[in-house]
Amino acid sequence: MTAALDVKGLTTRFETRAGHVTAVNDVSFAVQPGRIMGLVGESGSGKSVTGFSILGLIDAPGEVTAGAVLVDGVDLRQLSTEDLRKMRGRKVAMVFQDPMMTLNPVLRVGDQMAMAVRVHQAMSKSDALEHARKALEVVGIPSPAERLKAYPHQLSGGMRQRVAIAMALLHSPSVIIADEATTALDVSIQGQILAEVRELADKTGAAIVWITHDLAVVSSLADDICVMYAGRIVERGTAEQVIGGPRHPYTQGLLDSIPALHEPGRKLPQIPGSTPQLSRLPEGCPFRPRCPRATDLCCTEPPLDVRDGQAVLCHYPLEGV
Ligand SMILES: Nc1ncnc2c1ncn2[C@@H]1O[C@H](COP(=O)(O)OP(=O)(O)OP(=O)(O)O)[C@@H](O)[C@H]1O
Repeated sequence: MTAALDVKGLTTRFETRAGHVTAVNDVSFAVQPGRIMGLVGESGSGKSVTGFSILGLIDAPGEVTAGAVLVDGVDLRQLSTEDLRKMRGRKVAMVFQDPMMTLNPVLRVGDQMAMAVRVHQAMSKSDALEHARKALEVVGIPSPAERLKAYPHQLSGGMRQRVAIAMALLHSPSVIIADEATTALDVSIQGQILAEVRELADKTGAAIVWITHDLAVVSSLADDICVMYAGRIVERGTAEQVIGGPRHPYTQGLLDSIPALHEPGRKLPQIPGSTPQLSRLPEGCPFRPRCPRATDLCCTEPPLDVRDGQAVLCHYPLEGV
């Protein structure tokens, strides 16, 4: 099966006062239709820049310097600005942490959704509204016809985010990239939306990249997981592999610090130290200064070790499953 999204060797650099930093460093992964790929890592690891780079939305002082982004086999990096603009929103859509990045506060939900439909599809206003109503239904919005008449501020935060996800669905995109889309919501609303997202991936066949700092979220939602550290994918595999048998010491550290996966009452271990500044990365493996397994060998570039499709960038990978 052709992957809906196939990212190969994506590399993005920023020109900063401290010199060039590589925020996304040779990132590769593929997402099949109907599957959810969780892209996880601490703040500053490069998750958002990866999302923006996929969509071709990196501006100076940043630049995508290498790689390919194939959507249904078409490399977005080879497209003209105009063709890329057409692909965005139609074939690849993005959902942000703040739904107001997508929604216009002064327009009724139905009007702005109908407008968004008609940008890419020749359709009467009433047909576009019906299309919008169905999209609201897919994301579990009760009384969707009523909601079409509401302004964004009349909806709760959870409803607004559902509307933003419905907007992303309007053109039946092959790929949806969601960046911390439920992080600002309370846990029960987050859980409901994650369940809807699972269902919509199954129903619509969209490939979803779910970006989050929260490994607990992706452990319940994702089919596949990529763990990012200092701009690199340090571990990649199915959710079962990565959660059930992590092979990178960093992934193990993240898992150890999730309360739900831990014995109640026991103090949670934290990964010592903090995420490195990209302008001051250590030689070799960037996780080395925080890693319990590191030796002098880790001052050299870590090799890629692949076992049963579970890939890890490490000199001393853990046993796994
Ligand atoms: N406009 C910019 N100029 C310079 N450097 C940038 C810029 N945007 C991002 N970076 C660099 O890229 C790194 C990764 O940023 P990114 O926003 O992708 O992290 P993230 O993993 O999404 O974290 P968060 O969860 O906090 O958003 C930053 O730490 C920073 O060094």
